[in-house]
Amino acid sequence: MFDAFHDWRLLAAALLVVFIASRVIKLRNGVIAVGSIPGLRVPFEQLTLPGVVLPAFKWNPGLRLTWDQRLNFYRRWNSETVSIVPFLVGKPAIYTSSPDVMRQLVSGGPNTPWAKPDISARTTNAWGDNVLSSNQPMWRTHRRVMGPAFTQSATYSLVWDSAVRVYRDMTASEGWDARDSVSLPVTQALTFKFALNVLLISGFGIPVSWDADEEKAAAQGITIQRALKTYTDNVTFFLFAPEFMYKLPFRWTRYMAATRQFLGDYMRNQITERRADIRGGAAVNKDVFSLLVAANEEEENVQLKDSEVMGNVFSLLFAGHETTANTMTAVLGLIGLYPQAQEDMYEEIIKVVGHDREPVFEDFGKLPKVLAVLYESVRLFPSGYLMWREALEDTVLRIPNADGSLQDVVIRAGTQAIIDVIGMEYNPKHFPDPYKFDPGRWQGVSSEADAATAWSIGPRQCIGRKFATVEIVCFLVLLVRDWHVEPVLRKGELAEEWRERIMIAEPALSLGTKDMPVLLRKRSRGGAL
Ligand code: HEM
Repeated sequence: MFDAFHDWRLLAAALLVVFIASRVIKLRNGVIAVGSIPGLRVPFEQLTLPGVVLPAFKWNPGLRLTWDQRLNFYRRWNSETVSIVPFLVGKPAIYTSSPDVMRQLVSGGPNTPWAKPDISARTTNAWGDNVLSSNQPMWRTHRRVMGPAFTQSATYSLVWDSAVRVYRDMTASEGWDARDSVSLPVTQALTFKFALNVLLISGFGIPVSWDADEEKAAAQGITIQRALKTYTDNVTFFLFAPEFMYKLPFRWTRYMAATRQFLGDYMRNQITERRADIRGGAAVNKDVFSLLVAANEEEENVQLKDSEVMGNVFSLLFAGHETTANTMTAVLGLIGLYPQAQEDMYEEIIKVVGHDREPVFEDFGKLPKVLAVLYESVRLFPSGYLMWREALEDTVLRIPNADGSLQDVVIRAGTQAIIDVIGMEYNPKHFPDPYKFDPGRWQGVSSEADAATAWSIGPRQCIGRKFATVEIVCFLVLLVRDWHVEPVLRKGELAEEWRERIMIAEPALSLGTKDMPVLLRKRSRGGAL
């Protein structure tokens, strides 16, 4: 006869059987969804809350997977495209390091079955729908209205001039001009501020200064420079925090709420003012924000709402600040490690710009060695390290096999596709000896070539690619002309050991490295130290 205890045990056993059966079915359906592409079978997919929050171990690949496994993940299955199928939490996903598969996923035509998933869109449209988060057909409108700001050479001339201005402001404020060496214990502190200031001047049309007195600003209440700095310093909070957190009675959360309110009011007023100026016949400023408002005024089909204009302006901060700053940091680390590449850049800079004059935008196209160093650094540290898509319907992907033949694979609706940019940039088929820092591989590659896949390709490729390239090239011209960059090594440490210790990727919203200590040593006129 069954007593209550036995009943309970029976029920628990039955529930366990149902649970296990449901997980087996989930796994089986997942394998079918990814077209039986081989790969990992794990409890959580890496882009789920437990996948991100729990420590990485054999069964939880975690966010670091694509960096830690960059040299052997795809080799294990002898394919450029593999799958990760979770049996507890998350959707089945394919991961690809193949530029050919990427091309199919990001082609972005009006009938594309591949869309940015809701979750990735929701996180970036806190201010309003925008080019970064939207899908067809609205994406096309955003991109069309954003277009003029990113196709005019006047924009890039302004980016270049802003970079010169910020650099001069920085060296004067930091007292570099009177010093023979400058130690940067955390290079990121400099690059993040530099990239933010250039973006505020040429992207937002907001004049900012390097030594804006934080304390004085605090006494004045919130200023736009301070609010935008608070925003970029706490971007993860602003993107992910649920509404109730802004209402918590803590000083910090109250400050976050006040900053958000300030930024919203400021931007709405700016849109109204800039629109009134344009309607009144005033000349349009050349910053991206003003050009965006002007293009929206001229839009004949679907005009963007004010919230969408605001969403697009903020998408520049989200997509353009950390990515650029992390890339600048990686470049400094790499040229510190590889002095020959730095000397080649120096010689080119002196040949083109010389010692005495200020570099001008016309110099940009004459510096292939500087550009090559930048491209090689973005390859080794692609700050936009994942591109995320989801199949809206059952669809066929054409996947290259190891022997070069092609295989058509049916991918089911709801399956995720992750373009693993790190995997692609370390793919030996496309970049032989991928771990090697070799700017020579970019010799003769133009600043807009598709070969630089770290910016994506096709109609949905990074709209800010030239913005970042112009800014970083200008920064390098100014810095390397005056200073020799060196890694700060521990006693007895070799350069390669420094690379292993410091140049480890830190994947977050974008891909950074560990806090990077470098030393700048002033060059004499002839370039000698
Ligand atoms: C080194 C710096 C940068 C890198 C490596 C980078 C990389 C990328 C990548 C890979 C994408 C494609 C994302 C996807 O399709 O899922 C992208 C898109 C985008 N980037 Fe960048 N980016 C950089 C700098 C910038 C800058 C400076 C801006 C703005 C000033 C910017 C604005 C955007 C925008 C708005 C998009 C969305 C474009 C669209 O979907 O049509 N990026 N970026």
